[in-house]
Amino acid sequence: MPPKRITFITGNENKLKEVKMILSTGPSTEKDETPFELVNLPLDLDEIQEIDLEAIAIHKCKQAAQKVDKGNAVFVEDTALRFDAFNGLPGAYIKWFLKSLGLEKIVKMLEPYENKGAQAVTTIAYADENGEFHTFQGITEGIIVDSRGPTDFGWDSIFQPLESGGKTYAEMNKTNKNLISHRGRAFEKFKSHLYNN
Ligand SMILES: O=P(O)(O)OP(=O)(O)OP(=O)(O)OC[C@H]1O[C@@H](n2cnc3c(O)ncnc32)[C@H](O)[C@@H]1O
Ligand SMILES: [Mg+2]
Repeated sequence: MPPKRITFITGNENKLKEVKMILSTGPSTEKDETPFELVNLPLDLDEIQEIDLEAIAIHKCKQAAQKVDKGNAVFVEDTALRFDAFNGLPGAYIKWFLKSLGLEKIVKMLEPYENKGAQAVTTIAYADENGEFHTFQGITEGIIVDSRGPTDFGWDSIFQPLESGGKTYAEMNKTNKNLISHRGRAFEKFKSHLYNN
């Protein structure tokens, strides 16, 4: 049987690179060949105004399902950065904060607060070949720090995970980032689902 085709809709090349790398191997418990072929459609889908990250991802995935032929599996992911001091904001709005303010001002926003805690969250929404929706989420706890390391991917250089031995995401190599990242964790769950269904 030919491998199942799964379409990932994202307009973000850095994200795509990480996802390809993560999905190129089986879940940690298995060593099989990947039983699916990953296809990318680089579209920018609408993201609704919501605090509920699953609702945003599902809404995105419903549009995604309309971009592929019926009977084809498709998924999207949405990544949020939640500040403890702001009760979870910017959350899914981090993209617009980044665009308008840039890294330095985002770090400055937290200056008055002692609590620099933040959560990176990836929420995957998957529409399977029967049109059923599934969600998978991965969370990594960390702190917001002054920018260190390359600044080519989003807020990687200002997020220091608690488990990285003091490195920001940007200072880690991709293999190590994926092992503990919000995205790595979400896709580990997604992979288990794909391998078991
Ligand atoms: O087409 P989509 O997949 O939506 O791609 P996007 O770039 O719009 O991505 P999001 O809507 O998920 O917005 C997340 C924002 O956070 C950034 N981002 C996502 N994952 C990241 C990661 O692992 N490290 C640093 N920044 C990240 C990304 O560049 C965006 O500015
Ligand atoms: Mg987006």
